[in-house]
Amino acid sequence: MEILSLELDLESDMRKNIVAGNWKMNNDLSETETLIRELKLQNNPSDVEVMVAPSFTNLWQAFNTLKDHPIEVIAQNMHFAESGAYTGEVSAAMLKSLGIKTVILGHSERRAYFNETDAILAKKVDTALKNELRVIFCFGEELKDRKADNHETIVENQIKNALFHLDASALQHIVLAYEPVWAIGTGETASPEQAQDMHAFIRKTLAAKYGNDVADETSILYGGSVKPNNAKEIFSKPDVDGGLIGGAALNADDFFAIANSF
Ligand SMILES: O=C(CO)COP(=O)(O)O
Repeated sequence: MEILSLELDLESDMRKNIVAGNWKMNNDLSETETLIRELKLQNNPSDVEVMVAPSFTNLWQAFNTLKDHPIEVIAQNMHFAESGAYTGEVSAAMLKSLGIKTVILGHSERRAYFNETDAILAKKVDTALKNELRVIFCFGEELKDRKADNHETIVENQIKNALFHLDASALQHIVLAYEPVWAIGTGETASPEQAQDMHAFIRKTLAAKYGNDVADETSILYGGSVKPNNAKEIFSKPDVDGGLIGGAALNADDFFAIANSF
């Protein structure tokens, strides 16, 4: 794939603490409004970027309701094409026109249930960046890969195949999210040590291609059964810069307990 080099009109995304709630296919409009009302009652931590990703149908309402609030509303997915005959899909330009600035790509549920391959994800990443959207790029191994002690190779390939055609300036607009598939929605988390080991490996993989400075400036989130009772220990690890939260993000108290766990 051609190297993607972009002089983006985006704020450079230096490494920071991030907690993002991925609401997946949960909550209708009134449930979304209720959850947002509850989120607005919480104390927003000053040193953490807090984000929520509602479904497409609730995005506009969520965006407007949180317009003057520090919680950023982000999208769960988008198509790689700029526009056209793709029934049921949503484009980067459509997200941008709402004011959305960040999109999640490569979630394991998209890979598993919607056949999103590394090649498709590389195209989605390019389209997102060309449209000046920041990307939270998800990847992670399955249980069989970890049992076979193959998890580092799988993760390295997922990153290389979808991201390594980017130059360093484009990579600055990517947040990485390591989500081991076996820990998503299962109640089973990677231990803080397993998370740290993988995050250090990811940073080393980035450093080998882009140098230490770029690797050190990249935010790497952990996702997979993060809850109020385990977030502090996971976030205390030096290479873990926050979390992508599923189930616990659907409850305002739990979500903010996690966001306040640094
Ligand atoms: O997939 C996830 C976030 O994107 C994690 O989900 P859970 O927190 O429900 O395990």
